[in-house]
Amino acid sequence: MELLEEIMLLHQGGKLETTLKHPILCKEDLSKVYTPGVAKVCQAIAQDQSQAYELTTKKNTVAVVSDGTAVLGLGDIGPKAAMPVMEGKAALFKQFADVDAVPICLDTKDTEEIIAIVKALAPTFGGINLEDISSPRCFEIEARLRAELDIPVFHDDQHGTAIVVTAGLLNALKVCGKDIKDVKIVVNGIGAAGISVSKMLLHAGAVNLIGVDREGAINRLADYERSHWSDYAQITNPYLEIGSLSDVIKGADVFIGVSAPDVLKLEDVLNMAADPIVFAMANPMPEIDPAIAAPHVRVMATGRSDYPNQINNVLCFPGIFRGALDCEATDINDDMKLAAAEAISSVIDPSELHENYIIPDAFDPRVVERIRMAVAQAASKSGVARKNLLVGVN
Ligand SMILES: NC(=O)C1=CN([C@@H]2O[C@H](COP(=O)(O)OP(=O)(O)OC[C@H]3O[C@@H](n4cnc5c(N)ncnc54)[C@H](O)[C@@H]3O)[C@@H](O)[C@H]2O)C=CC1
Ligand SMILES: CC(=O)C(=O)O
Ligand SMILES: [Mg+2]
Repeated sequence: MELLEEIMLLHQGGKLETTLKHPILCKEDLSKVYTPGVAKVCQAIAQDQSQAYELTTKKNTVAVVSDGTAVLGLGDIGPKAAMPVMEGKAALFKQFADVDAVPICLDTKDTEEIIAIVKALAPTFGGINLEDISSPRCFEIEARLRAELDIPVFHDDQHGTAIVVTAGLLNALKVCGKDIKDVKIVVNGIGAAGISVSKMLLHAGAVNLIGVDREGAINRLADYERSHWSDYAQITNPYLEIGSLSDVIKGADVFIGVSAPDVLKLEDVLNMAADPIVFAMANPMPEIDPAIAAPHVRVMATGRSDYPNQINNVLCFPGIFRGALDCEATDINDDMKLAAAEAISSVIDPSELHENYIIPDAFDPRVVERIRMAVAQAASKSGVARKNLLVGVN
């Protein structure tokens, strides 16, 4: 009860406020920050739109946009109830990477309307972080916005999660002495996070990867109304395993949960291969209670901060936007995402790796700086940076 009261108190009046960079103390200050002085600044931008990066908050500001349809694992709880998470994401942007972020919760679930609203908001921002928008709408919303805007658009639940899982799994496999090419991986929950995680792991060399959702293992013999599952079936489950999670988890080396609480049973864990790796990442309640699973697995991770090995997109989104904003990137592309995953795993020296330390702590200051540099370099190399961080303006 005491903790609940503390949490509620911490949220009284929200978690964010606006502060000024320069005080406004007299009429002279007023005439500079506001009219008439400000008109000169507006005219400079009107003549050269790129000046918006130098003369406004665009340079360092990201919109955190949600429609409240897939808020953590709480589901479609609506835009007002989503706000504490979006404020939290904005607070983390500031705390970890000094990025100013504005939480925006939209009272619409309509794909076209969300796209139109975000496009209309874009001039204000240097980047758009989409958050907790349910699948499959999130795929089209992100793809269209990436194509139609000249600032980075990044759906955190897809790519932030995939980047951190890839970093954590590569390290966990090192601890277990296994190769990603040889292991059997089961991903439970084939939504925004599950699809992106699967694709990134396949790109990193995984071969035997099986996705499971409520109706069981996704496979290419089944007919799916959801076209994203038909596409997914074509690139996964090479040995055509069919059945429930309990069926396909048998002999698996790795379980990755991005689904719902308590869907993985102890018996399932006991049926996995030797030295199993379990990433139970549903928030706030994981797919299996770590206290139950941990004694029976080699590496246990959750999305939470109160257990070791926190696999959470908080390790990625502050640094990836820091890098993208600093080089004024027009996009966050696959090369930048891979660079971010490598940067996160590189924070831990191989000699330091162990079962309870496969992923750096969110408070480790090396995380954001390594991601920032790696992402900005990848942006320059792949031609999406407007500024080169190392040698000045392109
Ligand atoms: N630790 C982390 O960094 C992150 C964790 N997550 C967690 O992953 C979960 C899913 O998030 P999103 O992909 O954004 O949501 P989403 O709504 O796009 O996808 C969820 C998927 O899980 C499936 N699912 C639900 N219950 C299931 C069950 N009992 N068995 C199998 N599949 C089931 C749904 O059918 C859906 O396909 C949430 O709990 C969220 O908190 C998501 C992103 C990051
Ligand atoms: C961590 C996060 O973004 C989620 O659970 O949705
Ligand atoms: Mg999220």
